[in-house]
Amino acid sequence: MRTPSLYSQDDPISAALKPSPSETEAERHARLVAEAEARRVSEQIDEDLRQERERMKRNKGDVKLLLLGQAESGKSTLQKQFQLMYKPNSIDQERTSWKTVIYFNVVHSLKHILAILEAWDDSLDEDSLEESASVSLNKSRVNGIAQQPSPSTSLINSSSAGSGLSGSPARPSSSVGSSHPVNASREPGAVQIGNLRRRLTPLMATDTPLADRLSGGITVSGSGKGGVYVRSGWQARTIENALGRIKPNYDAELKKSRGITHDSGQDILVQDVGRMLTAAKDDIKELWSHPTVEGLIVRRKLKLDEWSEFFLRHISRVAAPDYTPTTDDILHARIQTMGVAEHVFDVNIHGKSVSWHLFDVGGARGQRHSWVPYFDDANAIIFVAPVSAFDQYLEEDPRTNRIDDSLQLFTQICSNALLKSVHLVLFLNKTDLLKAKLDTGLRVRKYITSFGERSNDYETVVQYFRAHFLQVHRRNNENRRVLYTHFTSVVDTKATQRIIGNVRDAIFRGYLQSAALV
Ligand SMILES: Nc1nc2c(ncn2[C@@H]2O[C@H](COP(=O)(O)OP(=O)(O)OP(=O)(O)O)[C@@H](O)[C@H]2O)c(=O)[nH]1
Ligand SMILES: [Mg+2]
Repeated sequence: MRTPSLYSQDDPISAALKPSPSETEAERHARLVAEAEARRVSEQIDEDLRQERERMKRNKGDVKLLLLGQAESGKSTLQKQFQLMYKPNSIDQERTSWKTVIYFNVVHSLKHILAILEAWDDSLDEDSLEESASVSLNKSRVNGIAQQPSPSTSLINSSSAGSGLSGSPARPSSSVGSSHPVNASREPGAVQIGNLRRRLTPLMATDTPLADRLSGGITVSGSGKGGVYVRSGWQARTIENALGRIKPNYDAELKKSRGITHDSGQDILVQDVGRMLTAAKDDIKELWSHPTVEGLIVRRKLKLDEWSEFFLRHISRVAAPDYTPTTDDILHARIQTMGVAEHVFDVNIHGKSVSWHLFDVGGARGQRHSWVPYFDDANAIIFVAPVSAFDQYLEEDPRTNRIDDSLQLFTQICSNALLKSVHLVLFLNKTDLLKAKLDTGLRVRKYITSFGERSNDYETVVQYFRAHFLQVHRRNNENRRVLYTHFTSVVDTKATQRIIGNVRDAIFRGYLQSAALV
């Protein structure tokens, strides 16, 4: 018996596939159509595989850059600067979504101020508050001031990975509602604040729908100050949400109640909040400049974040009926990153275009586990450490000083075996806020006792912090890689873009060497 050949007319498979001799014209037509479709699908699969191979080949040459650092360090703000530099049009497309974030930042800040005032309501010593406010009104306000520290207790003993600043004192438990005489709740100031609170109540009620709009209804436990976490691509989802395409929400219900059946493309929630802000503009200004509020800030009983202060200072503009966020507003807007958001830019250098994948991670402790899968093939890391945070403590763990946390995190990054050959860049960030704090007379040694009797001027302080980061790097540097450091304020576009240019060139030199192209 002959072995059937693949090409043989006697091959049983070919025989089985042969059209039947009794095939009708209609059957023949159907068969040809089916065969053409099968061919098309097969060719499509081949093409997809070819493109995937191409993409993998291309991606092999891409630069992968991770932005790492604790929450609020400035990673997403730095990412926005990359976006402004390499994809400026995309910021314009996102402008509307940022309006929702900024409105949320304003409403949330006001809610925080009113909550602190309420806690103090029964225990205000109005006279002393007004007195302390009046002597300090000329001073610039300090952002994010923490409570005064209790007598020094070291948070990190000097043996812990060699990273800690010995003697960063723990934050004392909140003194809000503590033992002040009950004598002022019926004072004129308290009555004024009571009236403001009443008038601002409807605006305060928009805090939750705005948060839902941004997060898509997802809440993350331990979100501290009640901020909102967003995932990659939130901008597009915010708009989808607004149009009621994702799930029934504030707008859908409002549209129904107003008898609107068509999709107007307008975000009713944001329009409503905008109208309420316009109506409440004078009340917000009055609250923001109220002596009691001023006094609480000066006495460090009211802690405001930098973005709260920025938007309240610009409230006339933000609450205007035709408000559109400026690029500076977008750089100051605050929203917490959840997981890892990838941004791709085509970076042109020496006539060669290379794709850069920027990975912007969530920096809160509960988010850090999601970083590791990205370590494997990272080319470079920018570690962002906010040096203005010497008087601040982690939201996630109020006993940990934020500079100590940054140093611990940096120790982990420097000693991680997967990262031993990455190009390492350190941004000592928020230098503008550090200067402002030092200018108001805030003393570093109150919070970091190891700072000792050194001079409290900006240069001494930043060099002191830099030395600690360099020490961590030296102690965890088996591969003798270089650490590039920059003092930054990533809300400053001109300065940051110049630094990004330097970082890009340095990374690219390493990239060319490792790709053996030079
Ligand atoms: N004044 C000033 N503000 C800054 C600077 N860097 C960041 N900010 C502000 O600090 C806030 C937090 O910055 P983000 O970039 O959101 O912080 P992040 O590191 O991405 O935080 P997570 O996403 O929670 O990890 C934003 O309101 C920024 O505008 C800076 O250098 N100076
Ligand atoms: Mg972020």
